[in-house]
Amino acid sequence: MFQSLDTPIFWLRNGIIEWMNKSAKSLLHLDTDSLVWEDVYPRLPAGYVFRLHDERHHGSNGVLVECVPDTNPHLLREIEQLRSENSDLERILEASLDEVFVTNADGVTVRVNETAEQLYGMRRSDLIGKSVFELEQQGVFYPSVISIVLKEKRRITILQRTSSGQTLIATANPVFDERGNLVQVVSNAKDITDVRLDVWMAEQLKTSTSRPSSLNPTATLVAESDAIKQVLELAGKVAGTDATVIILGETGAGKNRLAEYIHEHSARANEAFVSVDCASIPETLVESELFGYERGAFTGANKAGKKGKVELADGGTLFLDEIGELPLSVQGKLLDFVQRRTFTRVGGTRPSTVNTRLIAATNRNLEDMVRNDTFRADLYYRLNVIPITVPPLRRRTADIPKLTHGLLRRFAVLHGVPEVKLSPEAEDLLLTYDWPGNVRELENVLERISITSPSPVHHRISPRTMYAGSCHSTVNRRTNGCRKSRQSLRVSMPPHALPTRQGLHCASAWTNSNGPSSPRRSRAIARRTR
Ligand SMILES: Nc1ncnc2c1ncn2[C@@H]1O[C@H](COP(=O)(O)OP(=O)(O)OP(=O)(O)O)[C@@H](O)[C@H]1O
Repeated sequence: MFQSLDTPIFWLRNGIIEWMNKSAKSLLHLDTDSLVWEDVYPRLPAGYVFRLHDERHHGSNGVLVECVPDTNPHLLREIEQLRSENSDLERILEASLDEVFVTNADGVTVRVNETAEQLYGMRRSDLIGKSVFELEQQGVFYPSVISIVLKEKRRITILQRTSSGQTLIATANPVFDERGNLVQVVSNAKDITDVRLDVWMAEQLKTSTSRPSSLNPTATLVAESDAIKQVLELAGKVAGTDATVIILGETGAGKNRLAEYIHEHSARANEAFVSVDCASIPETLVESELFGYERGAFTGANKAGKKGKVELADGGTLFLDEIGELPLSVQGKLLDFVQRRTFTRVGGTRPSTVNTRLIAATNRNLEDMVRNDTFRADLYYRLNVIPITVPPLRRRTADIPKLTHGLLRRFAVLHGVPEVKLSPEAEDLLLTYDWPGNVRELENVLERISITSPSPVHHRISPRTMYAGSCHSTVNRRTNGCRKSRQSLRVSMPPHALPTRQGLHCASAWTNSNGPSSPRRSRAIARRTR
């Protein structure tokens, strides 16, 4: 009779289990009767208790033992509490205006909230059970932050697009078990379609609960103006993450310097900062410069092969300057690298993976380039995770006095000349000029003055000096900014850019000294600056 019962029971006499039914054997993982009670006792699974009944069986006394789920009030309370916490959690997830999306280690969707249903225009039942790779392929969202996290096994933040054209900022976190195996990925996305990203970033900074930065954001850069202070504050925050950053801004505004700043203030500061000027490498060499080559890959190649910049930046930061100049043919290869941090050397067959943080910069409008099919949209979205715009110098004139004094001191030491002191008029001129070549142009002007000034005190600056300082001094030919100075010079001195207060005086001085007042003169300048 007892054998057919579903309740696990056994008969215990004198400390020995004389028989047990099938349910008890299966619950206790035993396949024999006649066992010592002490050996069986520890096998009882959690959540069960023994219920003992004194009985007489075949004329002898013993104990009939039932294994029953524990209904003690304490345990019941705990189960109840867990249930209620679970439903609280459920309610919080459902009430969240941000999308919550959870997959298992294979990228199969196991849980989504209502916002996810709305964002992707799909019912929960249609999302659950589908893999993110499949959903990405169908264009439900693109690119999939979860598929990147599954490969890279680290927290990633990217911009995603949905099939209905919304833009989401999505962060996904890998979840590991106690043995370090990835078991789940939890992602959270926010719809920022109608939000200006820079404004959103500023908001994030205000409300951020992340640990306050111990950095002194003004330690290595002049940052007197509110505009540049805000930029450095944002840079200080993103320095603490591995997120890809794209730095936008006019030529000479300080994009390179900001990239170095982010690296210097990141956990990778003691590793390499490898900078690549995408504009200066011939198209045919870009790929081997970036990814390296195996020995004998092509004629003229180093016999032993060569590491590319991405490999040199392993553990550190790779800075891709002038990314907008990268040929389309290389953009596709870079996309692979940006997505998975894997690359294959030219002439090689085995892909390698590196741990490199990526920062890119450009003074081009990449969105326009995407529209004109000169920049790949998928690469653009992968790079455009944290855009930071460096404001032009004319929008942060509060920086000019400190920059000027620092530079005049630096050039005096560099060239072994007395430090030039500017006249008040000259200082005013620096403040009112519109600096199309930005800080680099200011550097060029001040270096020129430092070297050529006949007297170190109360030096006056004429627009001609500024023009000459922008490009034609021998000093500038030696600086790495020479190419860039020439570019900026073409727009550097239109008469309307002259300062208002000294406009008349300067404009006439300019004309008298054969300034760019006539079309012929303008053409002459254009020829000289090419
Ligand atoms: N805030 C600053 N304080 C001090 N120096 C600065 C600052 N910003 C820029 N500079 C200096 O100005 C020069 C030009 O800066 P940088 O090369 O970073 O500009 P860029 O925007 O990258 O130019 P490009 O677009 O032409 O590559 C550098 O010598 C840099 O050190």
